Amino acid sequence: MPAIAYPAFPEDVPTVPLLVIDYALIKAGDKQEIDRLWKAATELGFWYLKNHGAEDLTDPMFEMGHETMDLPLDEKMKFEQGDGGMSFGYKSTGANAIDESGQKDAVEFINVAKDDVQAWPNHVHRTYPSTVNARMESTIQPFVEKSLEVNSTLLAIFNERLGLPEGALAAQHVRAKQSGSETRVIKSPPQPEIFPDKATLGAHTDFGSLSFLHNRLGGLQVLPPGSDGWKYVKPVPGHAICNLGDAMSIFSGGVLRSNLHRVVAPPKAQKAFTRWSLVFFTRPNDDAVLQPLADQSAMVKDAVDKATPGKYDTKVTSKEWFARRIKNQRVNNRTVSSSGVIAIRAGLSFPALATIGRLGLRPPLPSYGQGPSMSALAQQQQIHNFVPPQAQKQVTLFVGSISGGITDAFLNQLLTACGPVKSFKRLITPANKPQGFGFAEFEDPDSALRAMSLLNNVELPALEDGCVNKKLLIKADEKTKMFLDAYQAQRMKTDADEEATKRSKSRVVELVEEINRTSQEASTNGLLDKEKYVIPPHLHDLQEADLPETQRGLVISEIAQFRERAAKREREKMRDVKQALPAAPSGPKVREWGKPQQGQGVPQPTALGKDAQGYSKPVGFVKAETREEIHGERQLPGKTTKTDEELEAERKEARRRDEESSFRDRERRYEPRERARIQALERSIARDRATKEAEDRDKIEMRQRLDVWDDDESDEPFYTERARWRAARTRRLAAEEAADAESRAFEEREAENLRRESEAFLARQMDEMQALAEEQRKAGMLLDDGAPVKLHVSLAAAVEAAPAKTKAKENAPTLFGNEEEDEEVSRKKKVPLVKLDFSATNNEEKAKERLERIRASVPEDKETLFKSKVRWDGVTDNMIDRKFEPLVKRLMVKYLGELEDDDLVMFVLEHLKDHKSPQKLIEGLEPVLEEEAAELAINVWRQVIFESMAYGEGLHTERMLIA
Ligand SMILES: O=C(O)CCC(=O)C(=O)O
Ligand SMILES: [Fe+2]
Repeated sequence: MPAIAYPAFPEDVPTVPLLVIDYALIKAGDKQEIDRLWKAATELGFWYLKNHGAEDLTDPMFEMGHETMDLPLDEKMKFEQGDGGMSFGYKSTGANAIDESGQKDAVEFINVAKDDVQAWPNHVHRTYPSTVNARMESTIQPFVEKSLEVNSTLLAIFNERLGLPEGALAAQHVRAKQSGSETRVIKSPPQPEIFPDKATLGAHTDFGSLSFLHNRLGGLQVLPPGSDGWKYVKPVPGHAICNLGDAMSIFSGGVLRSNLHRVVAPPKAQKAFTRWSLVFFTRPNDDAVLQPLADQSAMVKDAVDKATPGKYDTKVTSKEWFARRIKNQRVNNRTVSSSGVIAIRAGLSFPALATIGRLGLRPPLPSYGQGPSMSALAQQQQIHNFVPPQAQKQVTLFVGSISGGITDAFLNQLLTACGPVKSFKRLITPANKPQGFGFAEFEDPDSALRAMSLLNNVELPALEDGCVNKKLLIKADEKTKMFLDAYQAQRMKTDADEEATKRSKSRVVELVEEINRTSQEASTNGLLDKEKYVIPPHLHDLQEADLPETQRGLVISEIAQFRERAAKREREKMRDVKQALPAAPSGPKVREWGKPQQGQGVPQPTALGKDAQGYSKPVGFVKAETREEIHGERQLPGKTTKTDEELEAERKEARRRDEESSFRDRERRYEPRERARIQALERSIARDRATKEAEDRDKIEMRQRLDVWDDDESDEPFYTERARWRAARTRRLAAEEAADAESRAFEEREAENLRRESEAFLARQMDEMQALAEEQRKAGMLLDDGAPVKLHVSLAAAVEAAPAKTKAKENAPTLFGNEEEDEEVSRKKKVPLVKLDFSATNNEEKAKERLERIRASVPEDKETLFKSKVRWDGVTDNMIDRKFEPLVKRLMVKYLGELEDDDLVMFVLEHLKDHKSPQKLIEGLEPVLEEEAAELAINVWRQVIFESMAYGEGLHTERMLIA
């Protein structure tokens, strides 16, 4: 196999400097070199080893690895190590967990037992794939021999430096005795870019005594004591990487260090390549008891005396301990299956460790990867500024992906099964239903950790019509996760913990079974219809995507044409009106918002449309007396202007009516929109049903065809009876064509229906809009080009302040269906009505400039921002879906990382669609985002205000974002 030319290991990534130990010097007894080895072994537990003599033996081992991994998966799976605690054999990708939440690893490897290599062609533990067998003598035996030699040489050095009697460590590692010693070739394929830091092999300490590792590409990382993060170990050609495992740390009472490490994707340019690594693990004899050799060494005794009593005393044999750790890293041994049945991790209690447990220290017990180790604890304890995470801290977890209809009461039970829960909070949707997610605050980290490992991915049945079963998602945010990791690394698991976990598991199983039964009974009794289509709450607008794909183009073009026709009609109408009117004598050409118009002495608070008889008053509700009153007032030309209080009261009243009317308007538009959406959905359901029926028909037809097919002679009528084959083929083609024609006709019928329906719907809506527009226009609320006018703006410049009110009232009757237009109305219409300044809009550059100016003027400080006026008519549901959704999504990812579902995003969008305050948004998000809730709300609100301001100026923001 030709050697691959890998890109060089990058210079600009954080690496840990390892001491380079010359094996030749060690063997020759070089005192200085032995000192350096000792330093490396006691400080970091990792070092490079050169001149080890295995240089030429590694390539053939990698080749064996390639050959093995190239076998078909089902062949490799015949040799899978399984979930029973055996390490030897093939480990498939994803079979091990890399962390407590059960994330799967991304490596596959082949482990060959030292015992099987030595016994070849006989077997001690198991058989291996043909590719392993083929190279047993030529490749594997020489490598294993050399590795054993190197490691036993190093062990002898440690034996001496620990002051142990000669052969003490060797006695724990007897070649002829059975042990967990093995060689391993690991394959890590290139990883997706989106998970640059995801471990392919989880953080762990090696379980055994000594590991002899050969790397070509980077990816191995070490967490050095006292450091602030993971550091790469740079692969150096010809240099092995050696490290100590937990067994040596235990034998030496913690004098020797077994350091935490993991594997991630190779750095930078190397990441495009498949990473291969090769290890030989020397592990103690199966029957060796894992405890400090204190009675044989003063140094070890001294270390043990100084340490917490019993800290390293596992009192289990190497075989037992090893099996437990292997078992514990298997994904299958730690997950709750979707049926709610938890695979029991047999033999995972640790009675002998009770003593250490009581002391509140962490045992060398499994958790993830190959399991954390005592030395990892020791290492942490030696870090000066290491602050042990508090056991009493409350921990809040995100509980998402909750199936519809699952109650808070049930969730509380489920969560409490994992430990004391201080609170479980779920937000309520605008439809007054609980959201699909919530937040559970646990009294202590252990309960939270149990919930993460026991409840994540548990499938709960949907208890509501039209809902699907979902798998729970239990997640900690970044900060909490860091805390929990640190807590766990420090935490000592005791028998009591194991018991608690067991109890929790069985309670969870019980609850899940119970709820499944309830759901089952409900559907059997017809109380639950999961097939029923329920309109999802987020469908607030008829979206393109809501329309059936086959008819989407048609409907959209219909809508466009309809709009075009309507606009044309509208333009023609307005032209007629204008032509009928004499030119405005002195009306301002361009109006400026918010400023009194030319010729106006004072603002006219009772301008048309804001008057008691303004546009907002429904036609039918106008009482005769009111008219009388108006006419009466008209006959009193000398009436003086109102007092300030009266004006203010009127202003207030007008504002209230504005709001009421805008609400009614919204309500009015909402209904047909909802109707249309429901119709679209119903059509889509009907179409799906029809398709399904057509498919079923086809199936039946096909079966019938096959039934009549005379194939007694041969499966291949093509060869035996060409005439019959042709006839059959013709029949089939004809049937297919007929089916096609039928489905085309069906589609056409559907399209025609849809076209008619959309036409009718749009006509209805247009009528409504026209009626409204008419009202508004009469009230002076609408421009001749159909653009809305700001309500607070006073009208007709020529109309004088004082009589204006009276005149407005005079006009009032005409607003309500009185056909004859009096002079005042004519005058009002003569004024070129209210004209938006479109000259800038036409000029793209200017519009952009204005938008930029608006953008720069959107307040940044919370207080001013939240007080700014929102123009919800400019922030439509459609815009919220189109523009705010990606924005909110991005923000969520920024604060919480990738989320499995969009519940939180939906929550924000619905909040906007409900026109709720930013303060409420912060309150809603605080349980998840804590102080970042305000930051997110400000970001979102700045966009809302930006849109509002732009809308107020008649500008389209298009895709422009505030930030
Ligand atoms: O692949 C590597 O570099 C390290 C592998 C490792 O740590 C292990 O298999 O225990
Ligand atoms: Fe390792």
